[in-house]
Amino acid sequence: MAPPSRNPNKTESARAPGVRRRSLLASAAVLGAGALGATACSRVPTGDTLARLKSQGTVRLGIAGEAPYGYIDEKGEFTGEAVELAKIIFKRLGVDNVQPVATDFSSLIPGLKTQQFDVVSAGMYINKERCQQVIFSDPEYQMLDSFIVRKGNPKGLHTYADVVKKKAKFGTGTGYAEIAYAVDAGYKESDIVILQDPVAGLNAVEAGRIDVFGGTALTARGVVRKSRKAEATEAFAPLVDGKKHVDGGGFTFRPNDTKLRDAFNVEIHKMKKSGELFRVLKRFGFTKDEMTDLTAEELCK
Ligand SMILES: CC1=N[C@H](C(=O)O)[C@@H](O)CN1
Repeated sequence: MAPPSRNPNKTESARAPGVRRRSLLASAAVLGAGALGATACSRVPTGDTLARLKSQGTVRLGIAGEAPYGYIDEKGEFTGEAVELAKIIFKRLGVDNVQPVATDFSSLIPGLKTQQFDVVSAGMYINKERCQQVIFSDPEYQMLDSFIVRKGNPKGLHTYADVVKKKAKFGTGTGYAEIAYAVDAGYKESDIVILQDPVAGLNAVEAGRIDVFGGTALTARGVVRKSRKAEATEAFAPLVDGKKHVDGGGFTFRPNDTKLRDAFNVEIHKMKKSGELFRVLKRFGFTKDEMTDLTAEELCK
């Protein structure tokens, strides 16, 4: 797995304006072709997204520039566990091409709902709040949290309760589930420093603008890999309703796309059973402990 760049300028230019423009232009082209396809082929049922995608031959994936889930690697190519899984699964569903569309994490659900992409492919955690807006596949992985802190962890931060107790300056990514974990632990929401992505979080920790950045354990581990000033804390389970909580990340679909989601789930389950899913995720740093039998139904509760 290519580690994410630590150069904020490089990251910005690699993942935001140019790429987004290109993606949206390409998406517009895809949309045009799709609309034409749907008109030309009257047998594509209205509202049947899977049939439309098959007819177009391309599916647009919403990604959020976060390694190892969905990101642009050092060769400038879109990759990540969710992107690679999507490539395999959509091909098996009869859709040969994937077109990633990069955006902020907090824009993934709004972008999905406004048709900017067809599925969110960013390893998004499945939780009650999100399940009121969208539907999820069963999770392809389960995950704990970790903090990015300065080397040596000078404030001794290992949990959200520590962050509150030690009056540490807390930051996390825009739209991240970690916002709620900090607030549940007693951190004032308006005091949270919201950052664009984990690379921006690392930069903020290194520069001393924040003491700690909260993210998934794999995100934190990956992003500090080349840092001389920061490290990732040991993975831990955040508390939800006072109980230790294990998250699960899956693919996100529009509420009406149950047929597409169900077809996707069939393939995910086949890949879990055969061991193929782990073989794909292993390349991105996942371990056997992060494979899961959790279901979206359980995580939505
Ligand atoms: C893969 C991922 N999961 C968390 C979430 O879903 O909010 C955030 O940490 C952002 N990235």
